[in-house]
Amino acid sequence: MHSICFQATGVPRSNYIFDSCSPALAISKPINLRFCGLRKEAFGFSGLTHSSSGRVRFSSRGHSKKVSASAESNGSPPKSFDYDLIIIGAGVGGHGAALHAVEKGLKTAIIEGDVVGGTCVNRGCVPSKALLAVSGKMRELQSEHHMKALGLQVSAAGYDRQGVADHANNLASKIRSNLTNSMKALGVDILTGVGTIVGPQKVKYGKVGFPDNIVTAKNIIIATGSVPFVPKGIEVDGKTVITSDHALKLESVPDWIAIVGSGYIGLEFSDVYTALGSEVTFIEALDQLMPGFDPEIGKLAQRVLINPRKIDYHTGVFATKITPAKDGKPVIIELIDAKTKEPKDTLEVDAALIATGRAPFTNGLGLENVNVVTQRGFVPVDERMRVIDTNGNLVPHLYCIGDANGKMMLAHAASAQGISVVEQVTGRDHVLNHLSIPAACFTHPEISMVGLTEPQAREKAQKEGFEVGVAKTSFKANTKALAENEGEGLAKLIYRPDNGEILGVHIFGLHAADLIHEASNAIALGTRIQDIKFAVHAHPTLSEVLDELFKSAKVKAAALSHGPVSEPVAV
Ligand SMILES: Cc1cc2nc3c(=O)[nH]c(=O)nc-3n(C[C@H](O)[C@H](O)[C@H](O)COP(=O)(O)OP(=O)(O)OC[C@H]3O[C@@H](n4cnc5c(N)ncnc54)[C@H](O)[C@@H]3O)c2cc1C
Ligand SMILES: NC(=O)c1ccc[n+]([C@@H]2O[C@H](COP(=O)([O-])OP(=O)(O)OC[C@H]3O[C@@H](n4cnc5c(N)ncnc54)[C@H](O)[C@@H]3O)[C@@H](O)[C@H]2O)c1
Repeated sequence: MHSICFQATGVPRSNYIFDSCSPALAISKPINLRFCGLRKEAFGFSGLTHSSSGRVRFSSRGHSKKVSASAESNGSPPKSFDYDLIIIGAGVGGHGAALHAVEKGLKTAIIEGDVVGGTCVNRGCVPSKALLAVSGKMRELQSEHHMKALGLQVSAAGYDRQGVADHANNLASKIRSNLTNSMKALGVDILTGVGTIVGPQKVKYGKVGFPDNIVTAKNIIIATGSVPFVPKGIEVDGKTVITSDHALKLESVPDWIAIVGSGYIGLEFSDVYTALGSEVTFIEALDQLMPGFDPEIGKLAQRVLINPRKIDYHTGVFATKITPAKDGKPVIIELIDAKTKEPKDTLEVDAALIATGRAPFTNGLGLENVNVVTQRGFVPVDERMRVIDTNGNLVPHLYCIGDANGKMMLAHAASAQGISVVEQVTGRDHVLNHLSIPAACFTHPEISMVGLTEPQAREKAQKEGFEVGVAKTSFKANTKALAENEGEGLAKLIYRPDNGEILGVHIFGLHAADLIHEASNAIALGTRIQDIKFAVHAHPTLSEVLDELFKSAKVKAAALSHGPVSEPVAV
């Protein structure tokens, strides 16, 4: 069990920004660091056992890096450095930063206490997408109506649980070795052991029972990620009450599984489990399922992904106590009303998956040695990922990226933040626009989004005094979607009619996760609707859903300062 202090709020992490520490203010103040000195106790792997999987894996390969001559005193910055950049944590964030650092000519080391690849590769995106690939195919093969519409005849579809589990595990191993090899090939030093910051520009790493290695670097990036968050009162046994860490191993397919939390993990696993034959009961604290999505898209998703499937749900309730199955008794779940806190119901199910968010993995990092206090476990950073100390000042040469800073808990966001930091330490100011970072939920069909939801856009518009426009297109009008017999889908554009700015795009439908990039790139590059609407799309493709979407927006004439970038050429 972990002891991280963290309250699940249901607020999408993308909105969790430490705006109380104005970076401009922080820079203008003199840097005033108080260092608390060296943490005496060995940190070892106590932090890594947070995961309810009880994971304690580390390589026995002792790493004999030289101890820097400059590393003797911990309170003052070293005068010479072993590395230009040290990254603590070799997840996707750390990996993205390391590769870009090498490209920029930085001597780079990455410290990893468990296995390379972190959550995404080993316990997240990669194995989950392997399971979802199987659930997608199962769904298709099982849908007699769908097959008949295409003129296909298939005999009953079945699956081999271990074969499916092996597919997920093999994919994770393959991607893990790709990641490791890519870093080795580029000359990134992979240092094995848990990293702890012992002072400015100084990190120790090693494993319990062995002498520590101390290394120094001009700049340090914390990229230590997150672990499943399990609310108090829920007992995880790894067999009948599980987190995503366990579920991804697919050791069983329960007949009836309760999924606590209807966010990304809950929704994706409901797709997997129902395709493999389970019945699912959602338990969601907020008043509606999928509370993080644009409400209109959420409603459609509920109509397609929830209602026709073997899924029921309880909303507005907290699971306060969950007891694993034992001695022939089922898993028992006690529910209370989220508002009144009165007991509401007791459920008896075969298994429960806890999908109530993730907690930052920052315990034992030695942040106190650089006068930094976490906020609900997250490392406070400004918009350039520079770490902020307890006095609101920037800690020189220290950055934090990825899940550990809580800005946006997505793999590509972690990596993009890492690249942004490398740009800064190599002399180019760079601020990542988080509103241009897309997200996708890989259900069947998929959901994707970038920027603001409609309620968020309307709130912003009211504050700033502008009008909001909404345009929508259906997949039912798209030739490619109809050819695939996949006409159920919607794309929604939220924009400013006065200047053509794209505020948000939300897609539900076939390959939504791939389609969103036209919109996210447009936001990242500041492309306006009046320009992108003239971009030509191949026919017949799903991308025409977005083409139609941009064309149907009503941008005011005053914003149309110039015509199409290129006129269509008649051939
Ligand atoms: C089931 C699931 C599915 C997901 N699917 C997607 C998806 O489809 N798309 C997507 O974008 N995101 C997805 N995510 C989220 C994604 O996995 C995370 O956002 C991403 O992994 C964060 O990357 P990171 O580098 O910040 O941290 P992590 O990937 O968690 O890596 C952190 C690394 O740091 C190491 N570490 C920690 N502390 C120390 C220390 N003190 N010293 C040395 N090493 C240390 C850890 O062992 C770990 O290897 C999913 C998550 C889950 C759980
Ligand atoms: N496809 C993807 O990109 C993908 C897939 C999986 C996970 N992830 C990332 O992993 C992170 C974690 O995913 P997640 O689904 O666990 O979190 P989430 O924040 O997406 O959803 C958690 C849900 O649990 C509910 N909840 C919280 N406590 C509860 C309680 N006690 N009882 C009932 N409901 C409760 C919340 O209201 C919320 O709806 C996300 O931030 C996401 O970014 C991404």
